[in-house]
Amino acid sequence: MALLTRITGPRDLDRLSPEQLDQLAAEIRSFLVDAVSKTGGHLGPNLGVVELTIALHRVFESPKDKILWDTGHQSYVHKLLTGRQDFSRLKMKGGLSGYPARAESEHDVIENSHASTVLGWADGLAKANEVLDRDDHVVAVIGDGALTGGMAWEALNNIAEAKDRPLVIVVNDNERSYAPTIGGLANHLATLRTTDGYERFLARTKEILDRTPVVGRPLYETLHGAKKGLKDFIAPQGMFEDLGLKYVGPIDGHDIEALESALTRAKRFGGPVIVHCLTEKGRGYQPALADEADRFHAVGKIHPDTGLPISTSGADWTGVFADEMVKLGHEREDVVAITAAMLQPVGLDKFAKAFPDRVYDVGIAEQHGAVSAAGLATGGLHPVFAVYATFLNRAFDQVLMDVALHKCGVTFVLDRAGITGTDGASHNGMWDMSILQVVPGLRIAAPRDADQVRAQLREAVEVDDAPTVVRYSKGAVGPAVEAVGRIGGMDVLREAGTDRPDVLLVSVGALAPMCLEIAGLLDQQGISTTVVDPRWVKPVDEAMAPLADRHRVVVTVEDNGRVGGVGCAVAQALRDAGVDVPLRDFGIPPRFLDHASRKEVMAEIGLTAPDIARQVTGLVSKLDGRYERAEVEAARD
Ligand SMILES: Cc1ncc(C[n+]2csc(CCOP(=O)(O)OP(=O)(O)O)c2C)c(N)n1
Ligand SMILES: CC(=O)[C@@H](O)[C@H](O)COP(=O)(O)O
Ligand SMILES: [Mg+2]
Repeated sequence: MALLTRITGPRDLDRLSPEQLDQLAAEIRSFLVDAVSKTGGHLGPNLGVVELTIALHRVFESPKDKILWDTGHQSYVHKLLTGRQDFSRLKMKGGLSGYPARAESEHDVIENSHASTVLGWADGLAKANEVLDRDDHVVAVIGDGALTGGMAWEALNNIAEAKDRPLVIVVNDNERSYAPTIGGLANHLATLRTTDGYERFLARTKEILDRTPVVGRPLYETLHGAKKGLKDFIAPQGMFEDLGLKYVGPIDGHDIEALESALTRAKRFGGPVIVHCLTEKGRGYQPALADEADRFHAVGKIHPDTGLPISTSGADWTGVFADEMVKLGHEREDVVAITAAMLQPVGLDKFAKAFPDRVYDVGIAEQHGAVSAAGLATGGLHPVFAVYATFLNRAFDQVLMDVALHKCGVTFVLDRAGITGTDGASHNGMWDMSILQVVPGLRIAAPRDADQVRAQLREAVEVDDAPTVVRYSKGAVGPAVEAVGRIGGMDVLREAGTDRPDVLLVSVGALAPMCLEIAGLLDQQGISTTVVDPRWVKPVDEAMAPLADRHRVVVTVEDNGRVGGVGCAVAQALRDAGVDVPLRDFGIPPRFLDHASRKEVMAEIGLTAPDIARQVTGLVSKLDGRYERAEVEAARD
């Protein structure tokens, strides 16, 4: 790493020769494979943007110029060139974030990692430059996948309007989201890719003319200057230019010189310009290139030589869903599936294999996915839209106004619900059960184990007159947690063993084992506890209020935001029923949580069995104290 270790900031790149830049690119690739194989992370996307990132940092002056990364999962090279080369704790507590992070560097601007927002950000920053009369540049890098998101097009519509407001949009076209990017836009990019466009014409001309240096170079410069007329003559540029945006490309995204030349021209253009760069996801790393499913989009720890995972975990929540969906598909012809560009991560790849005509990849378009699902349901099918919990946030209005208001039987399967941890604030699924509480008619299932995923998925798809939600965590699914009884629709996981128990512990989803542990700890303090799993947490089961009434305290524990979550819903249901029992709700505080493992985050926010048991013990003791005081006072009177 002779060169890489000497790069302390972008300006160190200025003094490198073309040969050294190529060497640096090779060093970066080898660094990435070595480092990310030890920690896990977004390997494929970063291997693809090595030359592009070098060129961007040579042409633009970050942090004065703002280089913005859509989603931000491809910002590792940017980190390496902006003074962050300790990747030993990537995505771990105290280590580098997996995305740009403002706390890490003045070179980082956006850190939310939900896709397709970068053009909106760029539009705003460019407008601010204009109003404040600054000559800084704004450069937005957006992938072909992120470009399928509607927000990107809303921004382009605005950006195209201001012909003299400088803004450089780099389309990082690697033809893939996870799987190959689909749709009309992807097809259009493919047309542009295969068009022997202006840039390639110039590159080829340069190659030929370079062989005759005396006349060659001046002639090349003249051709270069002819620009627009020549360009249109060689290749009509299609959609982007029709929208009113200057289009430069396609550029070989692994040729630093070509990239710099294109970016320099874009920088000088003085208006909105698109630089279309062709890159290869997983570039230079054979195991990634051989992985047709996702080109090592995001990996766990792997053997660097083979790319094979270091350890294979047992059954996970996604896998359970995946298998049950295939069974359902065989049983019911009306069941169809939707994914927003995440077929394999949400486990719909098996369904797609079995029923290729019954699965729809809508692109990174959660809003459209939800509305399209409403259409499918209205047309007589039962769509199952599998999506990460955090990404459903974007489609809230569509769930409310299109699916729920129209009483459509659509099942939303929310993967990665609850604390996911290592992907940081944006990827925790901690809002779904709060925002969805307000949707009339919608029902939410929070399965506690694999059996319940299977059972509740089946219950969900039986509902054809309202939206249903099945939400579960990331990663390995624990052993089955058996019910010892049933009250209403709720499973009793532990009986208190007395007629007037102290605590009713309401356990939500995957937290069942932890709740049983809490009950055990309370038992050691002489506090009797009933544990119930409501299974369907919205609406609150009718049996909840009478059951709560038989206890002295109600405690709810959920892997979701406390504000507006299941605890709030239960409290409201008790109030409505006139049941006056103290309730304490445990969940995630309304904070953006830094990246760390799930276990570390849970410990930090006090969502652990000992923490909760301690607080409940305190609460019960306080009640005992009050009760004893009341008894003494009553005796005195
Ligand atoms: C709103 C939203 N939906 C889904 C995702 C998950 N996701 C992360 S990266 C990605 C694919 C991005 O493809 P592209 O923009 O082409 O970037 P590449 O990885 O190919 O460089 C997806 C679907 C996300 N981050 N945000
Ligand atoms: C950037 C992004 O949104 C995804 O790539 C995400 O990081 C993947 O998360 P999982 O590893 O949980 O599938
Ligand atoms: Mg892509």
